[in-house]
Amino acid sequence: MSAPAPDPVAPVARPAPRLVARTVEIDDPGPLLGLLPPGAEPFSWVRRGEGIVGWGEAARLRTTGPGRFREAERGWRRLLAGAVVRDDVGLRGTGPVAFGSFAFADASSAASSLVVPATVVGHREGRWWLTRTTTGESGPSIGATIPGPVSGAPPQQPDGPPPGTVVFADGAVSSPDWESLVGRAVARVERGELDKVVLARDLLARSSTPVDVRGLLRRLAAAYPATWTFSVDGLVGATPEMLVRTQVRLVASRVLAGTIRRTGDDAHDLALAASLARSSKDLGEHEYAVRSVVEALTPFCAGTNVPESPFVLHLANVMHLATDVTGVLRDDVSSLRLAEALHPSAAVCGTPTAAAAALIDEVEGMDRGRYAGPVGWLDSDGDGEWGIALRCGQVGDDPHEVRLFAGCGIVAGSDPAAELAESAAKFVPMRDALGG
Ligand SMILES: C=C(O[C@H]1C=CC=C(C(=O)O)[C@@H]1O)C(=O)O
Repeated sequence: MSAPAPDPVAPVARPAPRLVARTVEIDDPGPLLGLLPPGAEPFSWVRRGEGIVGWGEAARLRTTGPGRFREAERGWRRLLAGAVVRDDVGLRGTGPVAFGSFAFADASSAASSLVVPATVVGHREGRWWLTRTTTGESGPSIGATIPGPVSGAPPQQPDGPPPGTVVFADGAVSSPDWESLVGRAVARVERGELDKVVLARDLLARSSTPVDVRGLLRRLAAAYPATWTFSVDGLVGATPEMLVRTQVRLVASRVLAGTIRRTGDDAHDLALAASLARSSKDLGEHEYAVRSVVEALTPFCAGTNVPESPFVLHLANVMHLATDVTGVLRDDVSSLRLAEALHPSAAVCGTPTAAAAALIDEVEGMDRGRYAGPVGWLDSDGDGEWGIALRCGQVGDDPHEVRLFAGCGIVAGSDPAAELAESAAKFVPMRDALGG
């Protein structure tokens, strides 16, 4: 007699997936970004050759709305609770890691995600490692075994295709309209409704060939070595701004706000850097951003260190006022929890936060998606690095299309034409990397 057909409405006991991860030390495999294989979605968090890259997908958590950070963190802890890990290296970022990218706004239609790649290769302080992670159903059999042996370093991959011909078009708001909405925002600031607001615009790039994200990453890393070159779920860029990094109980944040364009003439650029460091408008704009970060970090810290004045960070396209804030954490708190507390800082939203967020909603005319949200990674101890997704683009479902973003801090006295020019300078890294 054949077995009865299963009842289609009966609940199926579905055990949580179980992560099984193994990390081994490997020899120097060459540049991390050269390891990304074609045909697999690349994950990247690399600066000056150090960091982590990944590909393949062992597990994915997708969240939306105001609870997107908490829900992702809970999901990550659930995955780790049943994980079987053998980590022969024991550094920050070894063992299972998740790359993540979070929407800027609570109401965004863009999903936020934490993704555990099947393969991760990392490099830090003269050591290289390889982590392979798989997911199985939980149960005694899989829990008893560690995948292995893990083979040696993955090979360097040949260069991808050269960039195609790229044409750019206005995004949600044309340049003249954006200039006039900046003018309206300046008036609102000068009326005393708020102190600062960061307004952004988008550009649509269309390439004659499918965009090769690996090529974008390599070109961004070569041209902008002081930035973190990231790629998570099609959001690709080179951010100079570190929202939060944790290492055991130490926390650090690089705050940027206040910008001047470079001219390409070194002597002139040095004079411009000096004028940026003295500009009361830029120093004020910067101070709001620093204060927002310090206020958000303070409840978590036994102590913080905030330099009295900013330094000037030189990038190939622009120079920024920059402050490195550091602190000692009071409790065991994850880097993702801190990223949630720090987001959105006044470098991407404004001061006061609620008034600035409301003005952005009212006038910007677009959903920022994951632009200006936290992007980075965390490990099984909760340590990680979360940058702010700036100088970036979102590759579309159609791989010929990329949506680029740039924003500018608006304070009393901001000049709309100068802000438009500044936003154009902030598009340069992605425009150049796309070959445009
Ligand atoms: C919002 C962006 O930059 C922020 C970070 C550094 C300097 C900024 C500024 O000077 O306006 C912005 O606050 C962007 O690049 O899209």
